[in-house]
Amino acid sequence: MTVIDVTDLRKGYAGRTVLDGVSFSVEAGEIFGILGPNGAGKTTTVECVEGLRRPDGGSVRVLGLDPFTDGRALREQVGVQLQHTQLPENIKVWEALDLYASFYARPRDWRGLLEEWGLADKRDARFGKLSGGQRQRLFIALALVGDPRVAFLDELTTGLDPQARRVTWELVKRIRDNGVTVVLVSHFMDEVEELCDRVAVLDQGRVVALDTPAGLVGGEQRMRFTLMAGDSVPGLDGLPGVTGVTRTGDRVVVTGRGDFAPAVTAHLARHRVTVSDLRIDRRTLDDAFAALTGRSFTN
Ligand SMILES: Nc1ncnc2c1ncn2[C@@H]1O[C@H](COP(=O)(O)OP(=O)(O)OP(=O)(O)O)[C@@H](O)[C@H]1O
Repeated sequence: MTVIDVTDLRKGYAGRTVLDGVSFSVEAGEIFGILGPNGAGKTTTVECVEGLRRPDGGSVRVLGLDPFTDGRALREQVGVQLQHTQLPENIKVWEALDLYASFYARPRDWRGLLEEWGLADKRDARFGKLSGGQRQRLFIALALVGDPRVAFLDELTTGLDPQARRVTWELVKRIRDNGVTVVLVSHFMDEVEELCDRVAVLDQGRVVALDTPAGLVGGEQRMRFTLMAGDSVPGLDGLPGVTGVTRTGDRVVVTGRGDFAPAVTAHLARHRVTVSDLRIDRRTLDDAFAALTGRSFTN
């Protein structure tokens, strides 16, 4: 079942195009990633989908409703953790949950959420005294207090240390396992690879790819090695599975699919070529992004 359907979404600010015809759909029960570098238009996209911003063009349906005109009905069924959610420093954890629960006609019992999200012993703690990880867990609990069918999580792990990020990832999987469809906005490749069933890659206001993380990476591997000075190996590019060979000085990079690596090593042995620094690594989402846009994701 399609939960979110976005077609040709357009949005500009002060005459500058920020979303230039974005289309994608999200199926029930998946963790759907929206990935892109800073400024790609991710937040604008989800805020249009959440009904927080009015699109200039295109259509958005969430659970069959128009987020702008049916906002009230929709808000009962979606949970939102905004990128810049803030709470008063002095509000207690239970008070925040109680307040958010009051926004919904049929909220969950927030006491259960406290247990579920490891915040039971922080029930009376003030927001200002929580660690970064505890704040994020509270924000997730707040997004779930309305018992939503869809949860939007925007830049959930920005600013968290590696361990807190891993804990948060497990929690996101748990949300999905509880039957909630999750839309995850991120600019972290590893996060998207770990969590998402499918990913829309956004760049400069356009969807440049939409696939599973494995599909985006393409199942390609990369083999690198260094030749002895002056050596050469003809015929690498004709081996089964090899998709590309580049040589810079004595350094060779061979990309390929399937069982190309043993074929390459056998070929080297046949030609009595000795290599050093042999490494095989998988193409990453970063490489896929660079291949799609001609730019590195991380710079
Ligand atoms: N209210 C606004 N007024 C003017 N420009 C805006 C506004 N909101 C966003 N922008 C601009 O629109 C572009 C897309 O912003 P958006 O926040 O959607 O990107 P993003 O992919 O979520 O980036 P980030 O990862 O940095 O949050 C950016 O260039 C941003 O400066």
